[in-house]
Amino acid sequence: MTAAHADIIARHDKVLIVDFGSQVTQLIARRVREAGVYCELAPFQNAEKAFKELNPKAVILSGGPCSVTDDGSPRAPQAIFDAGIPVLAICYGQQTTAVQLGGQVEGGHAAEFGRADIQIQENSALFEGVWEKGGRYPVWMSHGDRVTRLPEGFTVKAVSENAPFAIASDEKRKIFTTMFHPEVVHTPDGAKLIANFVHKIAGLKSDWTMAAFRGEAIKSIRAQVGEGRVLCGLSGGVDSAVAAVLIHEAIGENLTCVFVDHGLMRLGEAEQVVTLFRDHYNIPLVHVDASDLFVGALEGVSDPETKRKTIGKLFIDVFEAEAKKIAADGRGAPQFLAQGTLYPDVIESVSFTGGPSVTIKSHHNVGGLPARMNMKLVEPLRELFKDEVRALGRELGLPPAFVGRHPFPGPGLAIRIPGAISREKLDILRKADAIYLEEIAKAGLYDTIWQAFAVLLPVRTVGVMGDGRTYDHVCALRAVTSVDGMTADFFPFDMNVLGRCATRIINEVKGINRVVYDVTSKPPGTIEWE
Ligand SMILES: Nc1ncnc2c1ncn2[C@@H]1O[C@H](COP(=O)(O)OP(=O)(O)OP(=O)(O)O)[C@@H](O)[C@H]1O
Ligand SMILES: O=c1[nH]c(=O)c2[nH+]cn([C@@H]3O[C@H](COP(=O)(O)O)[C@@H](O)[C@H]3O)c2[nH]1
Ligand SMILES: NC(=O)CC[C@H](N)C(=O)O
Ligand SMILES: [Mg+2]
Repeated sequence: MTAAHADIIARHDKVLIVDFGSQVTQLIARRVREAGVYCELAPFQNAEKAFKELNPKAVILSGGPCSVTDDGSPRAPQAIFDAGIPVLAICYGQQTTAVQLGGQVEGGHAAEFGRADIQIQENSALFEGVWEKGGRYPVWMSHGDRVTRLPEGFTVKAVSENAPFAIASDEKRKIFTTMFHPEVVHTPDGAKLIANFVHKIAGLKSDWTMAAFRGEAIKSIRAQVGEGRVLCGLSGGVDSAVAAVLIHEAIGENLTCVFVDHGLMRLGEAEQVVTLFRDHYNIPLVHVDASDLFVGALEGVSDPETKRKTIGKLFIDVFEAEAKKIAADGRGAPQFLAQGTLYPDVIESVSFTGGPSVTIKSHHNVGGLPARMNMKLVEPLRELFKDEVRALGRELGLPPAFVGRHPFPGPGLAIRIPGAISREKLDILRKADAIYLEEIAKAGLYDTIWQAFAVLLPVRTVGVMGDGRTYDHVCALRAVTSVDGMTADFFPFDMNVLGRCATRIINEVKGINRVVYDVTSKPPGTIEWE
């Protein structure tokens, strides 16, 4: 974290979320942010350090795949319990809290996965105004182990059939533990419990708003950059557009944007982006045609991570070469590179050795960056989720064409052609993708869908067209609903719409003779295929 970022964060009440590796830890962060409170995630191995550095006013311990009964299983830093601040401990968090404070956990009892009902035994500050003594409420459980003896000072507030301690708390010490997961939507009142925890129990202000962030981010950018110059990678996506406008507000003419056409863009996209941006903003924009460089370097590369790293490195090469050209105006070369990196890019790209979460994919702008870079990074959106960036974009007055745009990955179509890419495959995919998006727009679904795209599979199948045999590629269509891209569901199209897309693609795009629809949610899938 830069000093400037630390300065923004220092002004807010903060919550630390200790990640024990649960699939849904991100959702805890979402719920806390939605309650207007700033929070950060730290994997349990780094939790002690993060706790000291962040100085949070409350801590949430996540669930996780380990069993506290196993030797060497993770524990929460003792300093958290010693600090006397409110703690909310969920599932694995509850189990380790019980063990660390003198209680007991056992495995081998009946497990609970999915929906369960809890029965409230006694009232608690955690569900004040939400649940009542004597009531039964649905929650979402996912555990095999269970607490069998509570630490001193704890009382049972709710039970379920297989969890005698569905909620147990020490109201005096403000330590609240749940066997179920309040962060998931399948616990319908869960968000209210988390809001109670941060507001009523921990007394934290709702001061994390994009209106406040705008002013703070501008000060922070000025503090970091000073009189220096910034080159901002502009992709046409909402993240970099918001980053560019924010940085322009902060430093004015010391900003130059660079749009790299890597030849992996969608049909007509390069021209659209450049025109749209130039029409709306008086910010210098350089349009670089680097398609030969990128497509050439990717020839024969089929491993997804190699593709991502190759692209990440070439982006930096191009930015550094452009920085030298910008210096030709006699005002010096930009010392800073700005990118629209978001919190999910960071979370998903970084893994900690031996940690609970593995690297799923290296986002080109984080895990794909080369180790040695000449420019320093300016990433004003690094703490934000996508929906927060859109809110900030509206706050900054960005036109809807930018704010509502579907995300498009930096590596572009290269990660939508599993296996080796070629110019021919890129052309085929561009045409299919354009038809698909056109039909979605015609059906009035663009804004309902979070992201939609076509994928060209390295598989050929047999077909029959005009009485002749065809042997061509399969095209997979993907459309998802999501809030922040961290979790997603496939979009339930009306089959007529899908049918129209398939017919048009097969009729109009030479090289494709079959279309399939991807019905995988995230998790277990990811949104992109590579
Ligand atoms: N073609 C490009 N030219 C210049 N910079 C790019 C390009 N593609 C990506 N980048 C840089 O990489 C960053 C991350 O890309 P990413 O796709 O996550 O964000 P975005 O394109 O700004 O928004 P969105 O996620 O909505 O597509 C961008 O914010 C931008 O700074
Ligand atoms: O700029 C980017 N650089 C990347 O390397 C990258 N990989 C995935 N994405 C986008 O991130 C979101 C989540 O994607 P996944 O579920 O596939 O990880 C989706 O919106 C993806 O399109 C990327 N964006
Ligand atoms: N969801 C969880 O945190 C599960 C905790 C622990 N692994 C169990 O099975 O009980
Ligand atoms: Mg993008």
